[in-house]
Amino acid sequence: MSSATFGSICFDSGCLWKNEINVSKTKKRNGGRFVKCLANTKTQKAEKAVRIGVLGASGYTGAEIIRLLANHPHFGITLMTADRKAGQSIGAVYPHLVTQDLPTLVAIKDADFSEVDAVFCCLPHGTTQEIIKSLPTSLKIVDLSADFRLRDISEYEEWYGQAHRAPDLQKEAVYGLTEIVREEIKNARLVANPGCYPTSIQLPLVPLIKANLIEFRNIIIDSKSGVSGAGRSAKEENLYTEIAEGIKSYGVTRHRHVPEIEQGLSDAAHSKITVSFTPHLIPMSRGMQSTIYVEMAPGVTVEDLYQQLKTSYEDEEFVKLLEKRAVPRTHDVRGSNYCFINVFADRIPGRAIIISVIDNVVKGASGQALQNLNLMLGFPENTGLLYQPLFP
Ligand SMILES: NC(=O)C1=CN([C@@H]2O[C@H](COP(=O)(O)OP(=O)(O)OC[C@H]3O[C@@H](n4cnc5c(N)ncnc54)[C@H](OP(=O)(O)O)[C@@H]3O)[C@@H](O)[C@H]2O)C=CC1
Ligand SMILES: CC(=O)N[C@@H](CCC(=O)OP(=O)(O)O)C(=O)O
Repeated sequence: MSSATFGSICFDSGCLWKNEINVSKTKKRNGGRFVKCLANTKTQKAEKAVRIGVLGASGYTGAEIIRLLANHPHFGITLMTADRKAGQSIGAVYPHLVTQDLPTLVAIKDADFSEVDAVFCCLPHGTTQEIIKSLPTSLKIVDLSADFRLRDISEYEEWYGQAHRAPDLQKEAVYGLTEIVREEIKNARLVANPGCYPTSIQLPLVPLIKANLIEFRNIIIDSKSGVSGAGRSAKEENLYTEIAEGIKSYGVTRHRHVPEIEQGLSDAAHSKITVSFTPHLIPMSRGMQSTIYVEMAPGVTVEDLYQQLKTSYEDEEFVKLLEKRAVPRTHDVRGSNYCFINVFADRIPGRAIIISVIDNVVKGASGQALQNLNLMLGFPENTGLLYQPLFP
């Protein structure tokens, strides 16, 4: 049975899971939902035991955290921040969330962290290092931005065009690709949640690289994303007229996710891997597909790749290898925390084609973030995440 100590409170996963933790008074904070505060007096149900702050709650990933937490038995939101939308209610910003009883959005400078145990940081990269640096060190943090993903800060500076503003915190940050580094995440205080493209790419490739089943050269990745991947703020290139009825490549030869993808694959290989990666924007609101072309190692067959992925992921809740020949579709993971994968023999001998799909806002962002915070606080990692995909 795992446990996590949080301030003076011990969250024992088995205990909380069975709703047997000691709980005393119930309070309503900031006009928000009811949050039960822990004390060592009597045993009651432990609903909403952990107080959550969502920084950037008016953005797409923040809104998705709020949607997911509505069904979380232990996490209750006590703080939500925004920038331009500070002062508004969540129902005004997102009518689909109007039925939730939540605090008003406040500017970060006005945020009171004394009522918060853990935060999801859903802010733009480039702004996040300074903000996280200023937060109380008692907080558990899952950062959805790219600001703490690259271990090498000179690489961050090269690809993000600005100096790293929290190098000491970078050393502490754990890269949160849950299925691959689960044990490290359990003990982390600050988790750098992976990018959506890197999630869809590393999940299928890491087990194959670790098992030396594919060549480390000539990996070609073609990825496609729904427009929500670009966030909610208005941008001319993301207008309906620019996106509808077409497809466009962007970041060609130099997308900022390249070093993140190469970092993860190189770790798996214990040697430097470089990849060709081209992302595309397609006219759908959410969803992501990565189609990956690889050379198999000498003597390796597609059946070997299939069996390796099957073994690696057979006990995983959220990563699913499909039946042979079934083609993964974004439709089938929409709104869920699943990653669906399959592998196919190319017509060219020795080559294989891997297809992986996720919902960019869920497994590619807020769902994986919640999976990580569950682990960091000693809860079963699927808590609040058992949403079935939305189809059609
Ligand atoms: N969308 C996706 O699929 C994915 C996104 N990510 C990453 O997650 C993070 C959030 O993304 P997303 O939700 O899409 O972004 P959005 O643009 O939709 O939201 C950004 C949020 O940050 C707030 N904000 C913007 N600038 C500042 C600032 N200077 N100070 C404080 N708050 C600020 C905004 O407030 P307001 O609206 O009030 O201006 C809003 O709440 C980003 O780093 C993104 O790259 C990661 C994986 C996938
Ligand atoms: C469609 C679109 O614009 N997608 C974003 C990636 C979203 C994501 O995962 O990004 P972060 O690294 O910012 O967290 C992009 O290409 O920059």
